[in-house]
Amino acid sequence: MPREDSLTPEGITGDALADTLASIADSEPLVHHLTNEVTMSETANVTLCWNGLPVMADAPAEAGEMAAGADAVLCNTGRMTEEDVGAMIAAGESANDVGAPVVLDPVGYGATSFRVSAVDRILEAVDVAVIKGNRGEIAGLAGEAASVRGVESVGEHDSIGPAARALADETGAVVVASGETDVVATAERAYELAVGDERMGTFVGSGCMLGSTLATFASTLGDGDAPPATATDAAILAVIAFGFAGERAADAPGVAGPASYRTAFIDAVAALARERPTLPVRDRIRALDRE
Ligand SMILES: Nc1ncnc2c1ncn2[C@@H]1O[C@H](COP(=O)(O)OP(=O)(O)O)[C@@H](O)[C@H]1O
Ligand SMILES: Cc1ncsc1CCOP(=O)(O)O
Repeated sequence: MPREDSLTPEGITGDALADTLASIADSEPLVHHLTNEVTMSETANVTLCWNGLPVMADAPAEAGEMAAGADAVLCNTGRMTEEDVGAMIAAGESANDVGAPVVLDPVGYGATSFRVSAVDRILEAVDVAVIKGNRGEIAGLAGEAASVRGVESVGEHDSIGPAARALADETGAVVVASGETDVVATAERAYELAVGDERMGTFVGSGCMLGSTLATFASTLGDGDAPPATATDAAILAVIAFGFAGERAADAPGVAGPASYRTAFIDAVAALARERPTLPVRDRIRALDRE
């Protein structure tokens, strides 16, 4: 795997990851989810296993009020109604008012015109810190031809680095495009992270759990001098920690297929959050060439 250490952000170290896990454990951030019911249990559990405190409150009557007391808000568009779009905007605006980061997971962006309009309206109303999608969703949001089938990414997406940077430039958010390797981009720079295991793609919910993980890690921003220093660092550390959990689960005894792998994956998240090992994070990241 190619490495360009000099281009790796300074804040991306094994110690920074261990310190970030410690900050999460200390603060037990309240992570408010407006998300789909297909994977709600997985997202609640992965948040708890990172030592966050999940809450799911999407009723329009309470979404904004809950967000005002949250440390991060996640808006996942996997299964929403028009009413849910209003609740996501209310929660996002409330989070913006109190300075809590908002993570947007535009599940299925490009599959239907309703999803496109809903995500576009959320992005117009809310200042989003991180946008996370699979490669098809991110390419679609960046204005390329829609390349999703339902909620799945289809196609090659060879130019995902430039597309992610363009989307970051347009929105001001850090952009995460998931896949066999993950890309984290700002307007200036895109990084490819080679971490994870192919079994992460064999069960429903790993993408949504990555959104919860990004929100949990982003909640620690601004905790004094402790890492992560920036939303980009928080996103990179979150993606790498998530991928390391995927690798650890692949080595777990008794994994016989997708269901036991999913269980082993959640156990691996809890083990990493408890043990906080110093992991070789810099070995997994390379800066992508500007194209
Ligand atoms: N073949 C793979 N190798 C390594 N990691 C993978 C692979 N497929 C998916 N992942 C990981 O699974 C998570 C979900 O990614 P993805 O499958 O792209 O999302 P979605 O479920 O939203 O389509 C990401 O952390 C990604 O890195
Ligand atoms: C299948 C499905 N349909 C609407 S939401 C959803 C879950 C998507 O989960 P993930 O993208 O995390 O696999």
